[in-house]
Amino acid sequence: MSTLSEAYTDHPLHLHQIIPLDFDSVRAVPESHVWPNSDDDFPPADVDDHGQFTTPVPVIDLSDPDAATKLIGHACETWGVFQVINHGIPSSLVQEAESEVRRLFSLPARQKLKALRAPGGATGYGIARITPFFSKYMWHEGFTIMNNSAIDHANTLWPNDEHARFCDVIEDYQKKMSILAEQLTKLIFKSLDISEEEEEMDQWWVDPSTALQLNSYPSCPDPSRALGLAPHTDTSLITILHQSSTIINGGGLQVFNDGVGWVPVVPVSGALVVNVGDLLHILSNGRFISVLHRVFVNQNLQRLSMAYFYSPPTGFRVAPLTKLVNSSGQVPRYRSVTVREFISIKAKSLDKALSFIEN
Ligand SMILES: O=C(O)CCC(=O)C(=O)O
Ligand SMILES: [Fe+2]
Repeated sequence: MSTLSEAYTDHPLHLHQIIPLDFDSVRAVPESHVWPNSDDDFPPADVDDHGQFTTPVPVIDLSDPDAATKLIGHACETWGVFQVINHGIPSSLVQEAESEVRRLFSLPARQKLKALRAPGGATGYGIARITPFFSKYMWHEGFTIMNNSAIDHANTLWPNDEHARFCDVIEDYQKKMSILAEQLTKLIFKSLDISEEEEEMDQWWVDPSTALQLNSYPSCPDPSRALGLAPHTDTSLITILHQSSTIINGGGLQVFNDGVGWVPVVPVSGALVVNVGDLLHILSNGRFISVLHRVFVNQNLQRLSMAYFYSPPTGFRVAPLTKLVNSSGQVPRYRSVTVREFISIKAKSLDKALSFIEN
């Protein structure tokens, strides 16, 4: 059976496209990591009377599913991103997971390199997968987990008993994320008036393609010249993101909104961020926005995030939903592709991937 990690083995990378900088050892931003005027196009974020950042990205309460469904549909159409509260994931679990992520990235560089992603591999320690598309490196280190891969890598990171806590917490987090992702997906389809039977989605819940991406953006000697993560859209159906509460002037995570420009996604206590990915954009025939996002860094503070990518099984064919296309009198904007095929197109062409499957 085709797995998500196999979908990445077709695109081996060179070691310089995998090994992060040893951020602890640098006192200045090396030329390889200098981005020209990365914050020029970003106006200062709004601040309210209490000196708090205001966030126009919708925050949606999941405790009333009917009200949430409408708000989610609207947010997917106008933003491609929203935050959710009362999502059922215990805050203690999120905090434990964050502290395990902090423990991982605090290891010495030579130790982290023991879990380096293999050139043709998908899981383990390394820089962002989008790196080959840019001429500069990002101020970022990541750790990718698929299925049970945390165990294999954690064994090499922490040879003694110290890996058990990491593995237990991460496994629990993955399980809870998959339940929430399924719930959110169902609400999203309900907002489109699509029922699960129509789209034969039973296999989705049994065998979804998922990945947990742990991200660290170390403090940076000159944040205005560096970039944590370059603008990209996620390949997934949806992504559920926890970001550490680190307040970064102008926003750590920023999303692009057509009318507004770059907007910070300011951390809301207990909230999780939900992004629309490319696959949902295709299914919704372009109605839902696959949101462009990027990350800025801070001079004094490390920022952490955990992104859970959720997609249909790799063999599933994704195409604009028939009912949606028919009822709106539109034509399908995209041809059908399997999830695996789309991952492969994206790995080769990044932001042009959607245009390659346009009708
Ligand atoms: O760190 C973040 O807030 C965003 C991470 C992200 O966009 C990704 O992992 O794809
Ligand atoms: Fe992303």
